[in-house]
Parts: sequence; structure tokens; C-alpha cells
Amino acid sequence: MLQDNLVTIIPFSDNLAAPIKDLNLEWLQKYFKVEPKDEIVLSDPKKEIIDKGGMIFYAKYNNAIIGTVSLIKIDNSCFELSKMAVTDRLQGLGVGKKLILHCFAIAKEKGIEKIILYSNRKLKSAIHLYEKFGFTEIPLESGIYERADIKMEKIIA
Ligand SMILES: CC(=O)SCCNC(=O)CCNC(=O)[C@H](O)C(C)(C)COP(=O)(O)OP(=O)(O)OC[C@H]1O[C@@H](n2cnc3c(N)ncnc32)[C@H](O)[C@@H]1OP(=O)(O)O
Repeated sequence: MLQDNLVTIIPFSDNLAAPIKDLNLEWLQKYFKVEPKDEIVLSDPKKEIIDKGGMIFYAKYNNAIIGTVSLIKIDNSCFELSKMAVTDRLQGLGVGKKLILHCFAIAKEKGIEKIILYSNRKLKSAIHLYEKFGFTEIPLESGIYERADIKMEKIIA
């Protein structure tokens, strides 16, 4: 159904501003609602993520963008894994795993020491993946995302 070796991870480019919004709206609208902060970031990812020192990655398959993840800069040593999504019909086939492992490789390469994330326990596959790849729960502060009910971190060795 999906030939794993044909899935490549590519970085954001100016002509690829739309897929991060399309892919994230899919799940936000399905499970939650689009919060004002989502709308701001997804409508201008270059200004809100890239120009602030962050990174956006896409999973590409057969010339289609089928998944995405971002690393938003908190400070030089800590980034937030965010806006992760794989298109509904291709979930469960290992693309999310590839996106996370890519983030770890980039973090190592750039000397990033810690990755944090905010999520929701309703997102079973996401929580499963975060735990599987070594994220552990830490106390959640309020006021970041309305839908967040869990915060996790992973120290990059
Ligand atoms: C910080 C944030 O960005 S939070 C938001 C995360 N995004 C979402 O939850 C949006 C909706 N979900 C998605 O887009 C995708 O499912 C993603 C991005 C979370 C994962 O991408 P996928 O390509 O589906 O991931 P992948 O196929 O690599 O792995 C899915 C894992 O979840 C597991 N899984 C699937 N359904 C369930 C479930 N109901 N309960 C627990 N685990 C599950 C699979 O077995 C697999 O684990 P395994 O490799 O140990 O067998």
C-alpha cells in the first residue's frame, strides 16, 4: 500500500507553505477545533516557525506531501515538536515514525538538547509514538493550547 523506501523527508520551502495547514486542519477539525494560535501559525508558517529559528519537515511520497512535523524554537537548546500530522488514509504505515526519527537526527546534528511537546490523550497513535520513542510526561502549565492535556519531553543524548 505504501512503499516505505519511497517516502522521503524534505525541509520546508517557500512554495510548500500550504501542506502544513491542510494536513493539520484535517485532524484539528476532526478531534478538536482550530485555536487562534493554530490559525496564526498555520496561515504563515514561514514567519511564525522558520523566521523564528524553527524547522518544518514534510514526508513526500510519489510527489505528494503526506505528512509533516515542526520543530519550533524555544531557545538554543530546546525545541518544541509540533504540528505533526499524517494524512488520514496513510496513517499507521510508519510515516509518523519516520518524521519523529528525522527530528531526532536533526536535533543531534544541531546540538539541540531537549525536545518538548504538548498533546492530548485522545490522540492515541501520537501518544503511543511519543512514549515508544522515549518521551516522558512532565508537568503541564496552563495557557499554551486549550486542547493540551499532556506535556512530554525527551532529552537528546
Ligand atoms: C505534538 C503534536 O503535534 S500532537 C498532534 C499529533 N497529531 C495527531 O495526532 C494527528 C492525527 N494523527 C496523525 O496524523 C498520525 O496518526 C500521527 C502523526 C500521530 C502518526 O503518524 P502515523 O504515520 O500514523 O504513525 P506510524 O504509522 O509511524 O505509527 C503509528 C503507531 O500508533 C499505533 N496506533 C495506531 N492506533 C493506535 C491506537 N488506537 N492506540 C494506540 N496506538 C495506536 C500503531 O500501532 C503504531 O505503533 P507501532 O509502530 O508501535 O505499531
